[in-house]
Amino acid sequence: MDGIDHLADERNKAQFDVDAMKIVWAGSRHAFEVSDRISKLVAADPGFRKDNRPMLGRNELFKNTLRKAAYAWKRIIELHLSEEEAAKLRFYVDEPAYTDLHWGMFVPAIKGQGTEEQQQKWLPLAYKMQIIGCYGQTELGHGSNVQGLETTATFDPQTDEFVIHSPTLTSSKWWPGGLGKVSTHGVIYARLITDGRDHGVHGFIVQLRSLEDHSPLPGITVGDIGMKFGNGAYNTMDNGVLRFDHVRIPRDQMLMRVSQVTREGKYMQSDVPRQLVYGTMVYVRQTIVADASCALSRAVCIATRYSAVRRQFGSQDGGPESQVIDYKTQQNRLFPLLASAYAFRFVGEWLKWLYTDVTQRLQTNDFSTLPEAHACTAGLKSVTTTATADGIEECRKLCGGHGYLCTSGLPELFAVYVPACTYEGDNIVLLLQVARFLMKTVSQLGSGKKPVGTTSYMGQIEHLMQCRSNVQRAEDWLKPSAILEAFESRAARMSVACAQNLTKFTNPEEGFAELSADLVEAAVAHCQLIIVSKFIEKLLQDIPGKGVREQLEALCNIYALFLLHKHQGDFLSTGCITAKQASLANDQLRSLYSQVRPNAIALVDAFNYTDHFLGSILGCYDGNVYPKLYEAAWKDPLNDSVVPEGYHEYIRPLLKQNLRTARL
Ligand SMILES: CCCCCCCCCCCCCCCCCC(=O)SCCNC(=O)CCNC(=O)[C@H](O)C(C)(C)COP(=O)(O)OP(=O)(O)OC[C@H]1O[C@@H](n2cnc3c(N)ncnc32)[C@H](O)[C@@H]1OP(=O)(O)O
Ligand SMILES: Cc1cc2nc3c(=O)[nH]c(=O)nc-3n(C[C@H](O)[C@H](O)[C@H](O)COP(=O)(O)OP(=O)(O)OC[C@H]3O[C@@H](n4cnc5c(N)ncnc54)[C@H](O)[C@@H]3O)c2cc1C
Repeated sequence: MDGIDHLADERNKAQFDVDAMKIVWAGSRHAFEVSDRISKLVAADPGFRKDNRPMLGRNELFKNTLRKAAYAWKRIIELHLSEEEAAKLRFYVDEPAYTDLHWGMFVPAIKGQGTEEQQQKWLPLAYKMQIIGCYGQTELGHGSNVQGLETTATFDPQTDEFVIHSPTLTSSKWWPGGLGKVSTHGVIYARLITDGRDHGVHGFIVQLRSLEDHSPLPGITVGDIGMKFGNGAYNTMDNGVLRFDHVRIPRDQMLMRVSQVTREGKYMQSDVPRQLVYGTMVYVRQTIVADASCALSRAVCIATRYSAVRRQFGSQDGGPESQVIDYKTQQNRLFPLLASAYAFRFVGEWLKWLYTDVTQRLQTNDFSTLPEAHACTAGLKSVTTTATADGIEECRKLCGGHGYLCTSGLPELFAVYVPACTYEGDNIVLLLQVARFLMKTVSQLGSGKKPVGTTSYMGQIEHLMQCRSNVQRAEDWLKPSAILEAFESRAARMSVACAQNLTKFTNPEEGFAELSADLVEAAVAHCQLIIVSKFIEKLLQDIPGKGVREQLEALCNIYALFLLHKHQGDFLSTGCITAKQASLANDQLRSLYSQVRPNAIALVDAFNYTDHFLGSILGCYDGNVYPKLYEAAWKDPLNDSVVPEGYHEYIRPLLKQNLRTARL
């Protein structure tokens, strides 16, 4: 537009090396270079335009997504992109599509649950996209309760086949992304039945559509489940409905790493735990934590830049009004979200490490860390997606009225993001899994079994149950040891209180149900401790770049002290801190906001998002918001004509009639 950087003064205030921070955010110099190169490539390519998304009808929108996915694949091949680069390209194209499920769930399900032979047969086809797959687990009647699924896979020893069938309406597959209109195949979860015996839910590779003309194969009824929340947004995805009428598949299409059915129809279990059938969900939950930091940082980048541009009140002697970012209330809403984006980034990095470690152990039949990996992925998925969904909405409000415009980018981001609280496991259901894990850990404390990994803090349970914080001045809250002790004792005491209350019930399951709200709170406390401690651990690493460590320390303290302030009821009622110490934490938080304020724009610049990816006039890099908003308004299809369509039918007759009434 005018070519001026309206945020230049803000950028000049930065007290740290932004380029070094970009590398910390990306995870490594290599990751930064790939991300930077691919994001610019996508931004410069008109084939990936997305600003018209909210205006398109469903059919047009969907066709456009098909076009983009095919074009993205073409570019991936032409440019010989590596797997890492291709994944980045799909990320920056920034449009939910069937490919997310193909690469994100179908392929990992075959990798995780298929035998070597099955992988050799199916993966090359999937890698070349000669088949397109989805993940068909959820049904109309059951999503959270996987054991309640009703689709059946009955072995027929006569023909050496499984017969896949949907016995009831509620057994219809419902929700799988990519299923509605695109997938040729699916990993379908169904109850395995051999010789009249039900062996529970297992995965099967089922072909759904002809590879010749894309029509559904005999016995298959398939379609899209309809429009979802928001314009554009997740409606680019064909979430589907699917029914089977006695569809036959060969026996070797049951995913047989965990259990097998022999030619004679004998059911056999490997010595790997049954829970590996749930392995794909563990993998995806881990990626969702990393995605949370992307979505939240994106919203925070928009809200921070706009808060520096926007001015309201406070003009002195005819001078400029105050930037809204200088209001303490704005900082108190915005900076904890900025800190959360960084916190989720680092815990996501750690979770990826944990997942890789578990996968390597599984290959050598070491299953010891699987329960912890399940608890961590489930809990962190839940806590980070809830905070991110709420955070995006808060960012919209931080942008005032303009945040409600689609051109702010925030409504669509919110609409796309909120289902993350539900898919891949409802957040409450997942926290209850964490709570079960914690109750098990507490119950084993007396047995001499040493808690490990993220529950190792419970090893000092006597200390944590009676310690009192020794914070005396606001600055004492900057000590990692003070923060850790407060978070550890809060989490331990909440878990122990739940465990003690559970003993009052003769039936433990009844007790668990009755106390489930408290158990969820204990699980949240445990997960927040993990996030805080992983941020603190990150700061123990070598962090090059002028001033970078100091900024990260400030953000880490903001994240922890904001949580402490928000959940001070927990900290006070469990006696971990006093009212005076809670108030000191709040004093410290205010001074941390002042420390972050001059660096705020640089801290969001470190995300290195292009204007194309942000998709937001309010968040544009140069801060030239008003001319861009004004220009964009005139491009709205409603402004194609000065007098709107419908004037002659609906406005003119009304005005005429009112004129007659007025004359009377
Ligand atoms: C503006 C534009 C922006 C554009 C952005 C573009 C990008 C967007 C991209 C987004 C892509 C996202 C795609 C979304 C895909 C969603 C896919 C789905 O939802 S797929 C569908 C997802 N569906 C769901 O998530 C369903 C959720 N439900 C479940 O996972 C299960 O039913 C359950 C866990 C709740 C219960 O399980 P159940 O067996 O009934 O009962 P028990 O509780 O008794 O557990 C028994 C034992 O097993 C243990 N264990 C359990 N799980 C695991 C595990 N994973 N591992 C290991 N162990 C596990 C458990 O600890 C226990 O151990 P122990 O105590 O005996 O030692
Ligand atoms: C956009 C989107 C994409 C999806 N993609 C796929 C896909 O590709 N493949 C696929 O198979 N599935 C997919 N799903 C389905 C998704 O995984 C399920 O919707 C999800 O697991 C939640 O299950 P549910 O719908 O049965 O919720 P429900 O379990 O019916 O939840 C309803 C309410 O009940 C509560 N509740 C349920 N059980 C308990 C309990 N034990 N204790 C306390 N409260 C409880 C929940 O907290 C919630 O408040 C998708 C869903 C969405 C929204």
